[in-house]
Amino acid sequence: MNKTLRIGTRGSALAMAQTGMVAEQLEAAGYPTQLVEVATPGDRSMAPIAEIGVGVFTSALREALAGGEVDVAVHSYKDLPTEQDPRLSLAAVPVREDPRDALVARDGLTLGELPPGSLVGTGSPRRASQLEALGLGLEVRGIRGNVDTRLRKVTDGELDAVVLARAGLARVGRLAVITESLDPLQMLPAPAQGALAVECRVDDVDTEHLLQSVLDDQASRAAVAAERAMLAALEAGCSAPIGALAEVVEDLDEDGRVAQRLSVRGVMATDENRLVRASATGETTAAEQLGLALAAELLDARDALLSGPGSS
Ligand SMILES: NCc1[nH]cc(CCC(=O)O)c1CC(=O)O
Repeated sequence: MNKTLRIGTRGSALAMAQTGMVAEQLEAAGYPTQLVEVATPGDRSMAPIAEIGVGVFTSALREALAGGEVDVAVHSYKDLPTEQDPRLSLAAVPVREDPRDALVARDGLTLGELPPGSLVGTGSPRRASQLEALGLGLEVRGIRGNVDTRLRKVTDGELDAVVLARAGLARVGRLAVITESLDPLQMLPAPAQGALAVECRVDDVDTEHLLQSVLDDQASRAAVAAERAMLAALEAGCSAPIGALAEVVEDLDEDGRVAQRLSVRGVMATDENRLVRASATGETTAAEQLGLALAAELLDARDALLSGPGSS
């Protein structure tokens, strides 16, 4: 008989839904679970994330795990700070949800159908800078709060549209409200968007092994590793205007044979709010190096832009 795994989770509908899915997978594999709700300052404050800082949603959960109140913590991966907590191990990255951002607009409108001057809500500088770069004349308005609070701004008529993570809507069963899933060519998601991070204590090797064997997905882990390495190299937190998307694709390797390769794209906003982009393809086993190379390319592209024509 396996001992019951205490799984820490935030209490939001999204957190409960995604932690519930992880618990179900563990139960199905024969491991009894118990959900333990942990309140975080991020749930209590309505201030913009850019002000209250990265980690507001995840640090209380990490403390509960490190302190032995729970055995497992489930986080939205994109909310985790890039530094690994030395007391904890990233035991599993489960199969990632569709990482794209989603538009929820009045009257079923898509991005291209919104008239100039339309009010579009997002609290994310990454989404705001990419929306502005489309040149559609959209007016970005800052918002935050849980999924329902944000959706209500559209149904109440206060905003014409909002942009949120498709994965969040999927997990709370609200995919039907989406009027357009945004193409990554227009809107690159946040690094690790749509992925979960499942942590345990670094010295709890039994739990680490069972989480890894039941939950971990190699392709999702490699993709997220590349995106997060890029983010870490750019020294930016979750609110910085940086987008990244890595995907495992069939491609030709160096010897011309069909192989699984990792394709990564990145975007970064400059201080003048212009966008620079970079992309690269490499070995799935060298995800971090690929992310680092992409970060270097983005910095070069930014410097070229700053010293190029049009700058003073
Ligand atoms: N920053 C909040 C947050 N953290 C994770 C998700 C969605 C689910 C995910 O990306 O895994 C969201 C909501 C959103 O960005 O719309």
